[in-house]
Amino acid sequence: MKVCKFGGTSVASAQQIKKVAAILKADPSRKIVVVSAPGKRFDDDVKVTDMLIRLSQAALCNEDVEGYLSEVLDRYAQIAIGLDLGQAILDIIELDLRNRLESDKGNPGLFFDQLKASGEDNLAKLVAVYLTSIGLHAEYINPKDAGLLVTDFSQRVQALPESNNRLSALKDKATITVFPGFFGYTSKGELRTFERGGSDITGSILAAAVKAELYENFTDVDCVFVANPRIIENPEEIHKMTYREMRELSYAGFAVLHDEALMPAFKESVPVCIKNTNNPLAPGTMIVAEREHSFRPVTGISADSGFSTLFVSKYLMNREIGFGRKLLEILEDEKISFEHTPSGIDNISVILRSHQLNTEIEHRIVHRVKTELHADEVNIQSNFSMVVLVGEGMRNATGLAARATAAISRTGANIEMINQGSSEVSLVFGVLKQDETKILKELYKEFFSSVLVQ
Ligand SMILES: Nc1ncnc2c1ncn2[C@@H]1O[C@H](COP(=O)(O)OP(=O)(O)O)[C@@H](O)[C@H]1O
Ligand SMILES: N[C@@H](CC(=O)OP(=O)(O)O)C(=O)O
Repeated sequence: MKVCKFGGTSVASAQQIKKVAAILKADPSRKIVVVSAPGKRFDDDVKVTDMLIRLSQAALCNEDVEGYLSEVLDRYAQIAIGLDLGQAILDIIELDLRNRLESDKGNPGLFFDQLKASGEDNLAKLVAVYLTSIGLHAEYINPKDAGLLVTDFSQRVQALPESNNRLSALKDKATITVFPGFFGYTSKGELRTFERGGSDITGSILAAAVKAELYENFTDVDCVFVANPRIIENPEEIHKMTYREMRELSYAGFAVLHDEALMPAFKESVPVCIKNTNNPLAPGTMIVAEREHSFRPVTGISADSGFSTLFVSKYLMNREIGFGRKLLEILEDEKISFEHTPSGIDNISVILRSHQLNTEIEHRIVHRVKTELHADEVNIQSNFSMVVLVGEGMRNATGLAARATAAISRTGANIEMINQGSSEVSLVFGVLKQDETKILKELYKEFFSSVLVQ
């Protein structure tokens, strides 16, 4: 049995959903289908999830919601008309959205999540109706009924291990299961969404639970490329890579798969294949536990912005017992996670995702580090990017860091931070955001050969 996830671009219109149906018809082992909410049909289009976010914000501010609501309903209506579906499914969707809008706003987080999740939930219902209308035996299933349990509000949303047993029952169904991505329910029965892009996670959870032979993740590119195709023209294709490589690459900018989507599949040794809904016969990229050695040490290069650095220096920091713990405790008090901690004998930098900070939090952190840890210098700088070289073969390659730093120096950019994880599967460079693209291009030139644009 295969679990297939179709991303927002794959279900953005009636025409795309017809391609999904053809893909399912072509292989009867595709028995579990996870769908996202309708995504972008063209570059400037708006994803339904973003429309729903606007709608819920307006509702929470007690503004008039009718305009925002009809924008969402219109997307579904266009799809239903294009698939020759009657009015009944549109009535179901409208009633569902109005019920969500009328639900209690006393817990704004829950209200917000309930509206956001309706994008996938209502599309799953519509897709099941469509598949049935063309003669496939398909059934919509709600994550609550299926038993997709997730952590509670105080924590980051993750599937609970007990979900596995309940979800495994899906493998016994004779029909095609159409399952909405992006959300689950707490043990108290409250809906919670994963992070943006989280339908990938749902697909992986289901693939692990039913011990699928394959988790196919359908998107709008033929495969994973060695670098972002929006920056490098015709980048080289990756045919096979390891879970570890994909995890490192999706951590920093490979938007093609959510970085949390690998662990469930990895734990159950379910291989993952990235495929194109618009070209399903292309073999795609296989993500597996091991791959044969390639002559090339670097498998891919990714880059992502939105990082800040907390820099702390104090004379004799290296001799002070507990300094690092106390520093990280201050961040913990602010509920901030950190990414990297490169350090010297008298200084340490803590690299953070900037979205966790604001001026007030920054002031509090700087003040506490100065007064409680008696640091000589403390500052927080934003606008950093991480450029990451990833490859299983890097472990055995000599001179690789020298090649990378030489390439970066050719761009005239300064390297603010270097970090090589102890697994040696990745090499991370902290750089200024303004230098990110030129560095990515120069590293691509150094480690891969192709024609460059821009
Ligand atoms: N290295 C890469 N290889 C392939 N695609 C990439 C890469 N880096 C970024 N992308 C982008 O990821 C996009 C697919 O991810 P996403 O937009 O989340 O798709 P979906 O709507 O199917 O979930 C591609 O259109 C591509 O622009
Ligand atoms: N619809 C959600 C979840 C998701 O996974 O979407 P996509 O498959 O389009 O990345 C989002 O926009 O974040």
